[in-house]
Amino acid sequence: MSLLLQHVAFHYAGRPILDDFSFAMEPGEHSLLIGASGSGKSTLVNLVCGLLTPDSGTIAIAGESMTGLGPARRDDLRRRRIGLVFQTLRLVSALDLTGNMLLAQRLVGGTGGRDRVAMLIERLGLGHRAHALPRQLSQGEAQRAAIARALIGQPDLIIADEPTSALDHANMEKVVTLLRECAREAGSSLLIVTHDDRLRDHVASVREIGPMAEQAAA
Ligand SMILES: Nc1ncnc2c1ncn2[C@@H]1O[C@H](COP(=O)(O)OP(=O)(O)OP(=O)(O)O)[C@@H](O)[C@H]1O
Repeated sequence: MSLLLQHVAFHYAGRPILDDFSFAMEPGEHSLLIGASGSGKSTLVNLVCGLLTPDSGTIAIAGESMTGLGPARRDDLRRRRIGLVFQTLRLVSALDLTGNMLLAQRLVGGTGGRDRVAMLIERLGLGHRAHALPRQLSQGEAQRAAIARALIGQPDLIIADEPTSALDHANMEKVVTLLRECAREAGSSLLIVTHDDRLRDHVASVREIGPMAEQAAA
């Protein structure tokens, strides 16, 4: 399994967000995790990435347990196994796109050096922007740069957090197609976490995440 959550529970200050939540992804599988605002999607991403720890249950990435590790080893596991595509680009503003990619490569202990960085920049259609600073990128270019950066360490699992909710239909289709193509080429699993219902037509495996807190209050 590239991702395995078993019986995960989590609460904030006594307010349950997840209860007995189990979820599995095979290597190379593409899944959509869909839920309304406040349903716990970001919380779940943070649990999978080891930035939060569950109250109970287990989480494993590519067969390695995230639960039970200390913070430094959780960071290490995340860097080696997971590529994250965030809503906002989060690049170092003083470095150009190539510099940011090289930095990301060092941080994850990635191989392939400058050639791999150049290949990914080219693959995402950004060859002409290789020396642009982050603020000089258009929104679409920045989004493709985020995908390129997530691929740098050859992750087992790519997690894309709300990659399309701000986009019109044509760009939504472009981004989801690009994410799926890049994940397939890299042999990575792809988890898209979103409230964007339009994506249901593009990914076969769909899992809903429900508002636990509202259920508990009802
Ligand atoms: N640090 C925190 N302390 C207390 N409650 C929190 C904390 N972070 C999030 N919450 C609450 O937990 C619930 C789930 O939040 P989360 O951010 O995981 O939802 P989400 O599905 O990602 O929402 P959105 O789509 O709006 O980003 C929300 O009701 C939120 O207000």
